[in-house]
Amino acid sequence: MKNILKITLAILKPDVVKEIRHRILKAGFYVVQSRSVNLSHQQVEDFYSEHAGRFFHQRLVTFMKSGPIHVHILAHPEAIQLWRQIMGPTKSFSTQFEFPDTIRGSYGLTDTRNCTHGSDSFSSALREIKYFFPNFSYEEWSEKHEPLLRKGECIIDYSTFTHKIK
Ligand SMILES: Nc1ncnc2c1ncn2[C@@H]1O[C@H](COP(=O)(O)OP(=O)(O)OP(=O)(O)O)[C@@H](O)[C@H]1O
Repeated sequence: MKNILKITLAILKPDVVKEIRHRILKAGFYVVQSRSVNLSHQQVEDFYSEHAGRFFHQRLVTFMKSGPIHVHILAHPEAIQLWRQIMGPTKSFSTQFEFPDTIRGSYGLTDTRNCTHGSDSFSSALREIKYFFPNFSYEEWSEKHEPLLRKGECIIDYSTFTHKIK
């Protein structure tokens, strides 16, 4: 029996989608839920409230509301760490040289326009998932869907970019 699946929240920021979806599947993630959303100024302010007052805050807000973002609940035994590893470090400028094969190393344009977000802990993931998927119940998913995904009883639906239980 494979290891229990854990979950993270991934955001594909406005500058990348198709290539990143390919990397998500290639890494062995299950896509639990997906949605695309255009964030309002206030929503970006709320999501990144911990960065209020930082020198990059205004450019982060302007960037994040500049187009649709794609938000995913991803499942994998090492969901948090694996997604952060695939993204690479926050700062794209140095990451281009230090970790060129990561998402941010490959496609990041600046330290702010860095393609993706990933939760930094399980508690952050639950909080962030609630922000974007208020009806998602982690307890219910763990009980009903996680065991089926772990057994591989699912198929990727490209039109919604989610794994459907068979
Ligand atoms: N020094 C910086 N200069 C410019 N932009 C920055 C800087 N630090 C962070 N940012 C922007 O703010 C976002 C949130 O910063 P945070 O420190 O939470 O980084 P992170 O955890 O790697 O990124 P994320 O939370 O998006 O996964 C970053 O993804 C980036 O877009």
